[in-house]
Amino acid sequence: MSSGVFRARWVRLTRPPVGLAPERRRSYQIFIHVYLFAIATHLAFIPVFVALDVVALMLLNLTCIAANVLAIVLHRQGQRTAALFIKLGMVSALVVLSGMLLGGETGCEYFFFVILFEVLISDLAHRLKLLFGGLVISLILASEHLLFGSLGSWPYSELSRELLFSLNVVATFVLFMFIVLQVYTITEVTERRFRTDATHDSLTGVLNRRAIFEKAEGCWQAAQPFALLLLDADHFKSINDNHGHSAGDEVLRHLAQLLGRTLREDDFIGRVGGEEFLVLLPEASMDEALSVAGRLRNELASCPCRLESLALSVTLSMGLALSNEGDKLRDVIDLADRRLYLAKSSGRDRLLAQGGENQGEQVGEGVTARLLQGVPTKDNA
Ligand SMILES: Nc1nc2c(ncn2[C@@H]2O[C@H](COP(=O)(O)OP(=O)(O)OP(=O)(O)O)[C@@H](O)[C@H]2O)c(=O)[nH]1
Repeated sequence: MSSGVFRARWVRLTRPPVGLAPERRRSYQIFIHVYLFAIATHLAFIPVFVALDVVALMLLNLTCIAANVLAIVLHRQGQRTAALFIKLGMVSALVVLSGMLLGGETGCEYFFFVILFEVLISDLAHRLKLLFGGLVISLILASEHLLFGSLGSWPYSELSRELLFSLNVVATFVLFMFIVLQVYTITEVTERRFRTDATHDSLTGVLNRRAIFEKAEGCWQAAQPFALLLLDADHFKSINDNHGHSAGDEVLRHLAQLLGRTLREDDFIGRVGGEEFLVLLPEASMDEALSVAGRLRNELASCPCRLESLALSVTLSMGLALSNEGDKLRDVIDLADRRLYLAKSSGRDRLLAQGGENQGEQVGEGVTARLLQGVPTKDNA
């Protein structure tokens, strides 16, 4: 099997099934790896049991592999308690039988620690964890005092017993290490994904409304000057109506990508409404903000959103306000919003960076024309 095919299968197996509740995904990913590590360990023990020539252990070891495969299937179907019960039940039986047939001085009891650890990191209900944990501890005690060595004693040389002891110790520690690393890695990845989901818009990938306002609030609190550019796609409803909602979604994604390409690394973009974006330009002067808006218009004019045979052009109306134009952040945002509204009501496809100080203000032709002159377009840039 080529490495590409192997990787694709691995990803498919370890990816949580569609429909699995988000709070179960982390545990699913951890346990899929636990089952796979367990299968690898049982495979590694096949030659050991063959060398020892104990048929019962050989068969039970193979049954454990099958139990882990079954556990994967059950866990994927959401039956995680049954999966864990089968997996841990079989391995406990193997540990106990090994101890009974080979004696307790072979180190097989170390596997009880891994079993207990697996119970504790599972997402079973607390009382089930306590119940399973109690069972494992009882099994450890019963094995040590009653069961181990009851059916036989070590029939080989002392050296081979020490070798098996070392192998069991190494195997349990390696398993333990892999599981802990896996828990840590998957927890990190999951937390990162939750953080991204909580702060980003799922359609366009830019910041969501709350996150972009928090960024603006951060600049405001730090008394860092900034420009706010509020922009809205013109006649967006007609794109949805004429080409379908998914074409509209594609245009929004295209807009977000274009914004990302046009802005500096320190700037922030957020989607604050259906087809409305807020751009935060820290430390930007009026001239710099106008130049950003101009670049954006040029980019948009030269790169329409391409959908199969369609090229969907969209224009933007924009309202620009500087942080020093208000006493409160809310005032600056409202000013940018009023200027956007004026840009819309005065014909769309334009930027307003003046006016709108008074509620209900009408924009005059002169103001719009003057501001558009300030914005470099493809022709005059
Ligand atoms: N495809 C898509 N459409 C959306 C989304 N969010 C909002 N919309 C649509 O965006 C449209 C916005 O319409 P309007 O508020 O009338 O604005 P408009 O057609 O752009 O008109 P003006 O803003 O006045 O130029 C509505 O049809 C919404 O259904 C979205 O996530 N995806």
